[in-house]
Amino acid sequence: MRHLFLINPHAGKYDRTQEMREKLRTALAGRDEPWEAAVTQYPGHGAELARAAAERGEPVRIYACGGDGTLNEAVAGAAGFGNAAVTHYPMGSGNDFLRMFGPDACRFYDLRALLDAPQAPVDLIECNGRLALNVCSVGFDARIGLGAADFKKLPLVSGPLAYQLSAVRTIVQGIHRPYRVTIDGERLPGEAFTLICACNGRYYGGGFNPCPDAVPDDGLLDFVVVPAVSRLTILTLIGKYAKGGAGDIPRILLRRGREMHVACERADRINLDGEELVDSELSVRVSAKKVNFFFPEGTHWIPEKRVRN
Ligand SMILES: Nc1ncnc2c1ncn2[C@@H]1O[C@H](COP(=O)(O)OP(=O)(O)OP(=O)(O)O)[C@@H](O)[C@H]1O
Repeated sequence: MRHLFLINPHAGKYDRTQEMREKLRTALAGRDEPWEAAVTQYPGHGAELARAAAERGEPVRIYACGGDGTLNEAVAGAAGFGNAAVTHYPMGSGNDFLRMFGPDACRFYDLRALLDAPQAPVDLIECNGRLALNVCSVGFDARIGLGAADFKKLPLVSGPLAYQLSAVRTIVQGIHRPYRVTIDGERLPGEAFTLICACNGRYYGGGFNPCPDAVPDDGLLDFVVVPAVSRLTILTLIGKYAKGGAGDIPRILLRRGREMHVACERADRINLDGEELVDSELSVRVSAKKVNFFFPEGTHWIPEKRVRN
């Protein structure tokens, strides 16, 4: 078994490459298995490295050492390769996919436990030919989250301030837009929506919990659709939505299914695990059991609460 550690020097608050190299030397000391630490050099490099490793055909374990973007790249590169498996060593700002493991999430910091971890196939979200492990969304949330990058480029603007500025801009510009939404052939009522999410995981945006019941290996996606609402309504409901209460807000539509199509009036920012895609339509579908994921022995995501039908 080969082990490939993809270290993203741009994940989190500061470059932890050196610290990670030392941790790896300690954790792998005495193991008679080939391993490599590769530092990603540019966005997309992690996916290229993961794919090249998987294409060699031999068993390989790929560790995304970064945030959700690094995990997304590792997963995209390893998807469809039965000889490859991916995990997340959390070093990012949000590390949102792992939040669904609840108290077990901290066990992903244990490199030795990851080295011998069991694996299982999980689903992915396919959107316009790109892949996501966690959440794909378009609308208010995506414009705020992805728009924060525009403000981070400004001098003296830190991460939280960039989000706040992006939120203000999005609220001023208007929080809902015209979309036509179809899920598994059913056209949803309404011509304008605030946000539309396809969830395989449960958290995004640094801890927002749109879908507490999503299960990443059930062959289905959980769709959360917020119709056009006023700015005041958003301000009053956002706390409940963030804490996993979308199902208790009567106007929010929840569906579980396999496919969604969203037609936008114009090109819009689409969020794929926090990475950006710009397009005027989304063709989203579940790609069942598309990648192997490994997690420390005994860990599991929190069981869903809602009774499934
Ligand atoms: N050498 C590099 N230079 C610039 N960007 C890079 C480099 N390597 C990777 N990236 C990009 O860094 C971005 C951020 O990485 P990542 O999402 O893992 O960290 P984060 O944003 O801190 O964490 P999270 O998404 O969990 O909040 C990703 O879009 C990735 O493509």
